[in-house]
Amino acid sequence: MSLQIHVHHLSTPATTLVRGLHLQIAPGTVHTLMGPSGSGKSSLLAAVCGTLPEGLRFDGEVQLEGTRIDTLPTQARRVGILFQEDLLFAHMTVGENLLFAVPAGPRAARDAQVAQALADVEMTGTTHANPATLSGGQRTRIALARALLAQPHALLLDEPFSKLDAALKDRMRALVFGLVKARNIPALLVTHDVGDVADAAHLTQLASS
Ligand SMILES: Nc1ncnc2c1ncn2[C@@H]1O[C@H](COP(=O)(O)OP(=O)(O)OP(=O)(O)O)[C@@H](O)[C@H]1O
Repeated sequence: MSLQIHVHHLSTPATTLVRGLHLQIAPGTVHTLMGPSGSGKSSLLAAVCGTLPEGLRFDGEVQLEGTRIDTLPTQARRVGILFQEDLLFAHMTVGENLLFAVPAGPRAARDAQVAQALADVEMTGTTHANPATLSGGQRTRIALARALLAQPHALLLDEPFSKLDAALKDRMRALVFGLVKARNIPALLVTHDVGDVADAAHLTQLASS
């Protein structure tokens, strides 16, 4: 089912960033979000996943699969997020980074989930690698695998491809859009790249605040 975001006001102490925005994102589709720097794109994602910093105020409602989630703690919302920085733990192997995202259970089953997640992002064979030895695109794919291992019911993407070169960006976009479709979850992608918009179901543009 869909992700619905209703923003009455999203504000800093100084100004209203977003007012009167209503998005409905169907499962299996990617909705793109564009807007000038400082217009509130990252803040909107933070409001949806529950990580809004102190000082910002969200007045609105978020529904996932027909249930209101903005009143729930972050971890109960079932919303995954992928940032421009991959935020992998440098002192852990790729496998350990991924295992971290798998809920408790028998180790063999958890290892199998990690192996499947690596296969999904075309990174089989990197379990024992140190993330620091991987390229930017490979690290992005590991971060995507980690986000998906938590079995999110919606995915938020905050410019995750912006540091990648053009060819890699196309490949990553195809991978992410394909996984969103295969998992049949709604996704919201913040981007500055018109190439992302062309492939997405819908576009919303925020105005400068
Ligand atoms: N904790 C905070 N307290 C006060 N103001 C904040 C806080 N966090 C962000 N802001 C302000 O909110 C505005 C929106 O920031 P946000 O990061 O959401 O914009 P953005 O559209 O994602 O920008 P960019 O494209 O540069 O990443 C900015 O003016 C920023 O300075």
